[in-house]
Amino acid sequence: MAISKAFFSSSLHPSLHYSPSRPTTVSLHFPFPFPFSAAPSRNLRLRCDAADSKPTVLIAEKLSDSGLDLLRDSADVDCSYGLSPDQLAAKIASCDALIVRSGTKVSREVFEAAKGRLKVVGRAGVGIDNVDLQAATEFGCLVVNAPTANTVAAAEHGIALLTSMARNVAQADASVKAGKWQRNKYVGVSLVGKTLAVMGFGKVGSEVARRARGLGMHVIAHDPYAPAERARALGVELVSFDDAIATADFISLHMPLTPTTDKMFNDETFARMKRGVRIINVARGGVIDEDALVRALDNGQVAQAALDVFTEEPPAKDSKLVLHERVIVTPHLGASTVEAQEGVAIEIAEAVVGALNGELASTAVNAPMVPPEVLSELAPYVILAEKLGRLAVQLVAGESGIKGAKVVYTSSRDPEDLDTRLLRAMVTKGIVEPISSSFVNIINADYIAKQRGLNFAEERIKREQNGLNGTPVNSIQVQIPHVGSLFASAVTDAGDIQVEGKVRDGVPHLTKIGSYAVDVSLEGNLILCRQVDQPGMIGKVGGILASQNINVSFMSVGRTFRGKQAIMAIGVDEEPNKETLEKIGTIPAIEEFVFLKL
Ligand SMILES: NC(=O)C1=CN([C@@H]2O[C@H](COP(=O)(O)OP(=O)(O)OC[C@H]3O[C@@H](n4cnc5c(N)ncnc54)[C@H](O)[C@@H]3O)[C@@H](O)[C@H]2O)C=CC1
Ligand SMILES: O=C(O)C(=O)COP(=O)(O)O
Repeated sequence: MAISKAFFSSSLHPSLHYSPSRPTTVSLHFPFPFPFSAAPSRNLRLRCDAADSKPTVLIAEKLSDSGLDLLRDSADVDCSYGLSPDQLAAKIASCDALIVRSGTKVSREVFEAAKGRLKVVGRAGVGIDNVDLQAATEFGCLVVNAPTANTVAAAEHGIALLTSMARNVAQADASVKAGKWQRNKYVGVSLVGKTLAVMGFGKVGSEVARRARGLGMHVIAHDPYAPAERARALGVELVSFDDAIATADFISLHMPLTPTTDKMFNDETFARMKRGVRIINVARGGVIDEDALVRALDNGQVAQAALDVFTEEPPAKDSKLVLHERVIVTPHLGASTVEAQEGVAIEIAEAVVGALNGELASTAVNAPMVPPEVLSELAPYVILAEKLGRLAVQLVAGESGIKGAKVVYTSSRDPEDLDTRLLRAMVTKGIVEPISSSFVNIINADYIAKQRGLNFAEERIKREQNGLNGTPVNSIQVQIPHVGSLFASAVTDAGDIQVEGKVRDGVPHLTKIGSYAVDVSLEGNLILCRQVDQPGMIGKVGGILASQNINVSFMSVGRTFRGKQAIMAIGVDEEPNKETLEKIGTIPAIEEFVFLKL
């Protein structure tokens, strides 16, 4: 039988040093640098490791003091408001995090100028249309927002605009201040009994609907993704887009600006509305074709509009829309209440500080969003998933082209009750990072994998297992199909590299390599040997390592049959040098071995 002896060491990609004794491994707080790269020069820990160096957070727009105070506890805070794009680009390379509101464009150029240092962009509000999410993802930068704290403020502003518009409050106020008394000119329309169409029945839309119902309005809503029960609970009827715009007396916009909603209200859709309709927009200016709205106002199709947001902010001083006498405007004030600004400042500061400390924010916009309770129970499995991916890919022979991988989970839960997005993302990161020259983290792992043409498949199998029922996952198996391996024993009869692991007492363990059962905790570095099953092998390998002062942290032997072949898995705290590894290779009974960094 041909004997293959090989070792593999990825010196480019140092391993994560996971310690089960760290409290971070079992709480929501992931072991650093999760979810960021393991490469020390590129991860967040770079800034936080050194006791004397705090991360730098650039605050590009006004943020309430409570948020600033929170940030100052753990970061150097640079409040530089009103930067030009060039000034922002110049500053960003020395910042670890950036916090903005809607007034700052965080473009691709900003991420390029950051030169890999910027790790988090915090949007102190909801809409993230001013952040180039694709660029953020490609550069592995986490984007978090503050999605809940300004909901009520935006809804209240929507209602303020609705009622002010209906009763000509703004125009009448200006007229009285100009010394006039025009009671006949400013006769309004009543709201009670009128139909309001809420377009976008999310957080703000629902709150507007609730308030409008209190004003005696008949409320309908259009939202392709909203659950009918939520609408029913508020006494709101969910209808099609066409029905909504055709039947409403008032239309209030609350959808995000996306490629689908861009200029969704245009000549054609205005023409299908009820003549004399009134429109309120506290969402984003871009959802309306503003020139078309001017035309619809001029020809009477739209009676009035109340706008808080504009395609370009601030709008041009001579904007026909802004100056139109049947239009009332506010300068993007939806979120501007004392309470909401306090709330978003705290919400975003907590998210940014958490991310800088290696926590996965539950308000992440470009990473798998997993509810905190799921995050908490998945924490040790997340580490297992990454390590299995990292281990599997290091077993691939250099010249073999990886086309992708399959992840198989066994769990006592029904497959649909198992949220594996985070685990899948971490397996992907584990596989992609050692074979990519790019900085890889959980944010951009999928993107980089796709760019390299790698496909990832998943299978969830329901299986009861004594002692493990109740835990979210029994085992995770990573298969890399149809590739050559540096360690032939890791290849199954089907020709796939296969590694499997479990979490025991909160610690990730490797439990299977190919078809060999082993049981080693996944920490430090790993030497895998296949040898003829005979006495004295552990002593021989242990002796060589001891002579080089290399501490063995664990050892496990799995064999097929007594006297046949055995797989020995040896955990080592230090990285053995080439000579030590070669010495192990000269032990006659050893048929093949591989050195892996976890
Ligand atoms: N003027 C201001 O100061 C503020 C403006 N906003 C804007 O309001 C928007 C909504 O905020 P939230 O309610 O907190 O967000 P949300 O995410 O809770 O709600 C947005 C809703 O729009 C729906 N939607 C998506 N595409 C749609 C489409 N094509 N047609 C109809 N509905 C669609 C979604 O399913 C979702 O239910 C934000 O995206 C933001 O742009 C939010 C806060 C303050
Ligand atoms: O939260 C949002 O989406 C808003 O539009 C609020 O914007 P602002 O933070 O006030 O610039």
